[in-house]
Amino acid sequence: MNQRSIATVSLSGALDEKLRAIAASGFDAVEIFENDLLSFAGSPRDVGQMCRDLGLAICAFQPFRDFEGMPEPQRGRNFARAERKFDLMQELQTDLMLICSNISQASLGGIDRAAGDFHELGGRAAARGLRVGYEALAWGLHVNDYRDAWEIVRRADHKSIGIILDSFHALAPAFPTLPIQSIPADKIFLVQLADAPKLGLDVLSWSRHFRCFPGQGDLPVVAFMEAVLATGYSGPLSLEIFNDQFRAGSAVRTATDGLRSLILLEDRLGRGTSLQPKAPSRGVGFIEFAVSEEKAEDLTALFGQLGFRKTGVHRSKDVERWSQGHIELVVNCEPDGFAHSHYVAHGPGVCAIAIDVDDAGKTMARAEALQARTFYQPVGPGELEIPAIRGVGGSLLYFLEPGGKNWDLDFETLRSDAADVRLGAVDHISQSMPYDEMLSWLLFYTGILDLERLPQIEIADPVGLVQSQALINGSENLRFVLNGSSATRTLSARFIHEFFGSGVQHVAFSCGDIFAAIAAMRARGAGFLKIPDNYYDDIEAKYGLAPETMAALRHNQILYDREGDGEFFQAYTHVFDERFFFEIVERRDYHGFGAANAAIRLAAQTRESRPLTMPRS
Ligand SMILES: O=C(O)c1ccc(O)c(O)c1
Ligand SMILES: [Mg+2]
Repeated sequence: MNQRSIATVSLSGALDEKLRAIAASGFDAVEIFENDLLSFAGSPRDVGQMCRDLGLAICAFQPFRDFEGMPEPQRGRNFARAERKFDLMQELQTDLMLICSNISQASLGGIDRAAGDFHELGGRAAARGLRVGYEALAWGLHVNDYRDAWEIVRRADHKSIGIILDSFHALAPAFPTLPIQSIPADKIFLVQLADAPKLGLDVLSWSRHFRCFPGQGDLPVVAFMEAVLATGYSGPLSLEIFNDQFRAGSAVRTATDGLRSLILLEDRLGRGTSLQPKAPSRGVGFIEFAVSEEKAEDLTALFGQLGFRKTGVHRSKDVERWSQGHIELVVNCEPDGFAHSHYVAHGPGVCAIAIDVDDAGKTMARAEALQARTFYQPVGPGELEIPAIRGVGGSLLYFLEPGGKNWDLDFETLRSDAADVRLGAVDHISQSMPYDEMLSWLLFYTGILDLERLPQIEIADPVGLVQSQALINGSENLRFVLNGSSATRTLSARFIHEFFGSGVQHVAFSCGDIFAAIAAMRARGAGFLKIPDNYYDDIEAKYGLAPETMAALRHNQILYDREGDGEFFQAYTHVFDERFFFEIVERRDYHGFGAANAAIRLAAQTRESRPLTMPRS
């Protein structure tokens, strides 16, 4: 197995904090980024010792810049500068220096000139038992392609000179990866890994701000790795991520995500031995709300208006079950236990989501191997223990087997009159989180469950942008939407502030006839978010819907979207207790989420929300 490594530039914090986070997450090695060392108040010897104490090998010291192809006198100075860095590397006790291709305007081209410089440097490195790896930066002045770097290394013809391959520099410019296979493994000194979203930026800005872990972006990192492994390379795989959110976020979270992404990559390459395959998911088993007794009354009144019926009371706890169609909602008012802690920390809200999966045991084993935090709660006599892990905002994700939960075990079933069932299933669950956590939860969900991501979109809240990332399983019965905003006053950001952390901001229920469903809900006293006339005038102009349909949309405050021949209808409840809300949707051969309507909805909710301005004294 290749050593698992990460470059210190990938994480936030001071060098010692980075190293502790890297070791704690289970990496074998690090690349010490020079700036992290220069800004650290400890000697290279101390840093080397710290790494050894933490059980981390130092697989490279980097980067050494603008070395090859310089005219004199810079050329001579560069060799002297390299010797100084060799001293430093010996104090650190690492044997590999990374040199990235020259970007200096003063540098001279010529493949043999560069090869000659490396041959000479190889001699100096060998004299000290050190090695030098050459990496083509995608924006290098004369060398920006790994194939040219390899030709220089080949011509340098020195055992202490090899190539360093970085997936970003090969994949961002869309260079073919097949030629990697013809590089001898012993000439590949290091492999650096990074993914990135497709953005259409210049490659330098793209690389310095938007790299992400393999699996979080759009580059074919797996194909790159297949070519690398075909050579027989068995050295370290080192994550090297320049990312603005990672620089700002938690070092421990980023390091854990990094390791998780490496495990997932090894698994995709057929080299992971420990991971259980993903168990197919089958939808949402139940959603549990943690509330106080008082709020429970308001919440269940709203459930009643939406057509839910109380179908069970817990045999020993202050917990109720509310159902409609295939939707199960649990209202937990227990004065202790997990739900209560969640209520104390966040106020009323969703404290747990149960996912139906084909095999709960395998899903748990996979989650544990990916370092998810497992959760066990003492169960009462006769109660079923449901395996769970910690999800967004400290909430729980339960995994339920086919057949779902045996409600009769811990709930006394209530029978009631014939129901007016309008809602069928949970359509999607939307969770708000700080913007810099979005990539982390993306990897969490797509790594553990069989969820795929849709392209990330941007939604205009009246006071800032919100990023929205939808995740969906193959049978389209499990959908999550992750929302993050770095603007401070958006509804998404206010939710996080007022909810004291990330969490479920809304749940959407699907139905077969939204007009009948909304009419029935209104008849029971439900109110819906008021949508402006301007919106309907635009829909009328855009789609030429029948006048009766237009009238019914306007009358019921239903939003409309179209995707090819598919149609989408959606309506929103008012916000419950300034926290979360419900959406009613009807899909007709439609697979999106009504992105075109999101800004209309956010503006309407902002109008209905408590003003942000400070009261006048
Ligand atoms: O952005 C850079 O300068 C830089 C430095 C070293 C690397 O290995 C790299 O991939 C990029
Ligand atoms: Mg690199």
